[in-house]
Amino acid sequence: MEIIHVSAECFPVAKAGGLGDVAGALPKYQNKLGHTAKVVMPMYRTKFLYQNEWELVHEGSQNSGSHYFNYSIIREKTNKLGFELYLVDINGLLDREKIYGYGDDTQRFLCFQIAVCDWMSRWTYKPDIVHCHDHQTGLIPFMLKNCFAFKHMADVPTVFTIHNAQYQGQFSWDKWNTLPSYDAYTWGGLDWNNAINPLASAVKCAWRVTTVSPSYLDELRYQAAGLENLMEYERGKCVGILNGIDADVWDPSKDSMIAKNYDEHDVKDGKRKNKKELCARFGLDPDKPLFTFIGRLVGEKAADVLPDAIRSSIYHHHGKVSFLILGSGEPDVEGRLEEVKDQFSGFVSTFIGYNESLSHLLYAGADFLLMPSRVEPCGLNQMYALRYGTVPMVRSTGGLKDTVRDFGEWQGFGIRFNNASVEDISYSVGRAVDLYYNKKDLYTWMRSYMMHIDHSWDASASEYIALYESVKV
Ligand SMILES: Nc1ncnc2c1ncn2[C@@H]1O[C@H](COP(=O)(O)OP(=O)(O)O[C@H]2O[C@H](CO)[C@@H](O)[C@H](O)[C@H]2O)[C@@H](O)[C@H]1O
Repeated sequence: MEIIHVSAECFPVAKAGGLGDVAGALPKYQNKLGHTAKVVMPMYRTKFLYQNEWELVHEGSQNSGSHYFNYSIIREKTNKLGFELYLVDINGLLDREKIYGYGDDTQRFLCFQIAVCDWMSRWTYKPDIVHCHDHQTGLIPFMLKNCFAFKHMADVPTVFTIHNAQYQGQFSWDKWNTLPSYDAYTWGGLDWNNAINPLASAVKCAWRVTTVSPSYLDELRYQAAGLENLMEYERGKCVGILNGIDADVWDPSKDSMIAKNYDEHDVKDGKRKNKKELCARFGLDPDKPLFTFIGRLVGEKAADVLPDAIRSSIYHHHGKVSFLILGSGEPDVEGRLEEVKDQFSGFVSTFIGYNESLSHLLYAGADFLLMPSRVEPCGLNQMYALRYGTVPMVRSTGGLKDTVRDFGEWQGFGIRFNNASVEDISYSVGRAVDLYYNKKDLYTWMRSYMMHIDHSWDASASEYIALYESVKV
């Protein structure tokens, strides 16, 4: 089967979060199953572009409203990622260093989607599946179905994955003519709440819709940033498939970004050495339990609660804890975390920014990984933590609920709590402190047990294939 993944991110080409991890791993695992999965994404100006060899495969031109643009498509020559990778270049729109965050993002991703549809519509054959990820690619199912220029592609099955329904990419109907012409009576396929809403449009128009965990699909029926009724209505074509992790990239026994490699047999020693390295770098005490948080510093991850939760934990547990935060996001949260760092120097440290290799060292060197997320469609961090023998401390929501069992339950290996509140986090830190200092046998057992859990993409990649088979024409 030939599967075309269309995504705004793909690790290691360009990654801002979990979407990049998924688009960089799932196709590789699908190819291992004997299929041909390819990735198409924008050609940002990232390191990966300059460090690899490319060949031009197509040039074309299109328009979005009155904006005419030329685009070109290049292919990475060696398939070094384990799949064919295609980059779409549009001068003046996609030739930027960052993935998102520009005032014209709507136009950038709209033109990207138009270019992808135009390119595919000129092939001498049709792919078996077009698999789109998140709202930046959400208009493709509508366009393939309804736009005159692509109508001969209407029988190509589309699958759409919701990685995060908080971000929908909606824009005003004033811009109705920025899409290629379509049958006027099909406008409802674009609309939600009097706006053009790419995420809602994908849910309406894709042949199948997936969420990145089963629990998240259930939650979307009552908490979907305004799309609850739509999710309920379209429930029949939706399925929750848990993300996996790329076990080649996230492997403590081979990871070149950590200070000391280890596996479940020498986890204690391996983690101690990584922790020592981290603590020396950030001025923390390696004898205390080290709690970390890695991620976007935004409300959805409950990062705003962290500063007070850290303060409270240090007071209530008599300074027996250290915290190390890696992330960037809302300036207010960044500022408040920096204040806590200054106030509790020696107990708290931060790295405000994005740093892929530091994140690996943190998964390896920390004892506990904190994820108090208010919303977590799947969450990859907790699965990386498990692989590195770091106890995940998660709020019981979405994919966190599907992947972490509390150590109070039979064969539990993590810590779960119900609220993204200072009290719940501080209480859970207390349970972790007790585990670390007083329940050493249990703690040792938990670490080696969790490292054995297989969250690699093998199982989930097959689930996607089965889903494609069910719609393949
Ligand atoms: N400052 C930083 N420095 C280095 N690395 C950083 C970093 N901030 C984040 N990361 C990395 O980005 C990834 C975050 O992935 P998540 O899945 O946890 O969240 P995200 O909200 O981005 O993804 C969305 O999509 C994914 C994929 O489907 C879902 O799992 C998730 O629930 C959903 O919100 C991890 O690889 C993490 O290590």
